[in-house]
Amino acid sequence: MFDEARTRKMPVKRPIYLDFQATTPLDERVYAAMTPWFGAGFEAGFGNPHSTTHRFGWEAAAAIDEARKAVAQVIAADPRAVFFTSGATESNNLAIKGVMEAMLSVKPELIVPVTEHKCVLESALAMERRGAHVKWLPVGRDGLIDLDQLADLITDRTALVSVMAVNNEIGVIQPLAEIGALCHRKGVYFHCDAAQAFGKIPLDIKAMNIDLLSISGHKIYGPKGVGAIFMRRSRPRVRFVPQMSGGGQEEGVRSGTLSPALCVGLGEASRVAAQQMDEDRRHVRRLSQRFFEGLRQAHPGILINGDLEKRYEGNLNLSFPGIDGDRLLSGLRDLAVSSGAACASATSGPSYVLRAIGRSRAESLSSIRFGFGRTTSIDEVDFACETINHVIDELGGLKSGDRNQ
Ligand SMILES: Cc1ncc(COP(=O)(O)O)c(C=O)c1O
Ligand code: FES
Repeated sequence: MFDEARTRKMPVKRPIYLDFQATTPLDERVYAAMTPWFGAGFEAGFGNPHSTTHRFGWEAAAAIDEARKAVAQVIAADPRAVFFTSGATESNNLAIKGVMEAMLSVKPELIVPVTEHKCVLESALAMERRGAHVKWLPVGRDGLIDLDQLADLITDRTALVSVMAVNNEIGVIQPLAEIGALCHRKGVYFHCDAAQAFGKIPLDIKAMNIDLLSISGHKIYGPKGVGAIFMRRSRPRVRFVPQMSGGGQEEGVRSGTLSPALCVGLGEASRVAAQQMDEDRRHVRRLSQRFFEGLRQAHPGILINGDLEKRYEGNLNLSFPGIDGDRLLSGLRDLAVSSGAACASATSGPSYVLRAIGRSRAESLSSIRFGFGRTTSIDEVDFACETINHVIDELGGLKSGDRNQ
């Protein structure tokens, strides 16, 4: 469906979607897998997957367990350690609040980089109000954490380190294996928010010593409103307190009736993502390189935010020095892009992630995140590049010299 030959021939339909970090369209294979499980009509798969006394329930439960296996396979986990949730926001809340609530009386410290997603920062702050001690870890100009700094912050009172895999605003990939090894050595749980990484870059919970990992369906061409959490069951078993009281579904980790359609959708999206991860990555790498070269040739002063090498290439966050971001965005009506996180797009003000990597307020306000995905075509990228170059010229060009990085 998404092969390049087809997408290249497509006329460039506007606005061009370049906001794949905010969300992705549902893959048709995922949609096809989901439809029997929406439960339309008495015949179809409407059973409650937690009903254990009849066929309707068993069938739904079996479909969910297949989906669980597909999710687990992407991160080389035991399917019994994967639990469905409503998305990465819930998984992150569960990981941070659940673990810290269990550990508060013995190990009240929690370490969080300042560039994490809002739902991680807010969960940490919520636990601080309940007596936890949050230690904020700075990042370098490349957006990456410093392992020595992290090691210095860990004490025998630290329960949890929570570091995201791929940053949603600037795309940098944190050194997960090294963080995991350090946490393992020090006897600290390692939680990883993998909302922007799962199915896009290789992840292995054993090799990376990850104890908890958060997953979102809608970032990988799956449905919105579903996600999962991996939680290690042995060596070491993660101690945590469930955050949803109820019927004890998902082995008590997360109460509430699961949606078979959403779970099957996440399962199929995971299967497809694992199967074509290399191909997808090569595609976005080629597109982002082409896009950036096209811009830089015309405007050498454009800055890339975040490390140039350790990144997921489907995310390219650029600063346009001397250009007002709002004016630039309003000139780019044919492009669906954003200046950062979707949940922050209603609020103005500079991005806290860009400020944390040392961009000035003005540079931060002149930044745009471009996201490329499985369905993006070369023609779309070329059109976007020409449009941006044109709008920059119309706004009087970049104001600083040829500084890059
Ligand atoms: C890094 C990161 N964490 C968490 C989330 C929240 O995920 P969800 O939309 O599934 O709740 C997002 C999505 O925007 C994200 O990019
Ligand atoms: S919830 Fe998606 S970017 Fe914030």
